[in-house]
Amino acid sequence: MERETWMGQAVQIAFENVRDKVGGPFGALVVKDGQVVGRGRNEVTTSNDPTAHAEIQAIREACRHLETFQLNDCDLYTSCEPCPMCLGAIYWARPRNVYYACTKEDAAHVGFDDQFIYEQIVLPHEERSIPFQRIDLANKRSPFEAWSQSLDRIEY
Ligand SMILES: Nc1nc2[nH]cnc2c(=O)[nH]1
Repeated sequence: MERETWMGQAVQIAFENVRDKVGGPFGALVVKDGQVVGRGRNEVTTSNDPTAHAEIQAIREACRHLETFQLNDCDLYTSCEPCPMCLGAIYWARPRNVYYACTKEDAAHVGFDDQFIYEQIVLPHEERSIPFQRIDLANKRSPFEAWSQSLDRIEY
């Protein structure tokens, strides 16, 4: 199928999500070998889950379906450019391509401005609007040491 057709489906999911009052105006699809392997819609407000963005939901469904944590050879179609949280999830999931329709400026125009998050990332911790403070424990590296020594660890 054409990329525009897949994107049309992502936009339709987003449109129906608003119509059905499930959440924000965002929809996403993961496609592999010409088949939809994951679908996602924004469910933040109905599931009380601030991480339930469309792209995250689609990635979760695709990974469940494919029984993997890496979306090799998969394409992600999203009705809007991903926010910084979804961008992180996308880089961890490693799809082959990301296609988006609306831009983050379009999203900002209707109240979903995530520019401030990009700005927070580069700020020194003490200048962030949510304070980040280090708590130094003697055994803080024990999980990392256990990981390094684990012979059957599954890297990702
Ligand atoms: N791309 C995208 N941006 C968002 N901003 C707030 N929620 C979402 C979402 O689900 N997807």
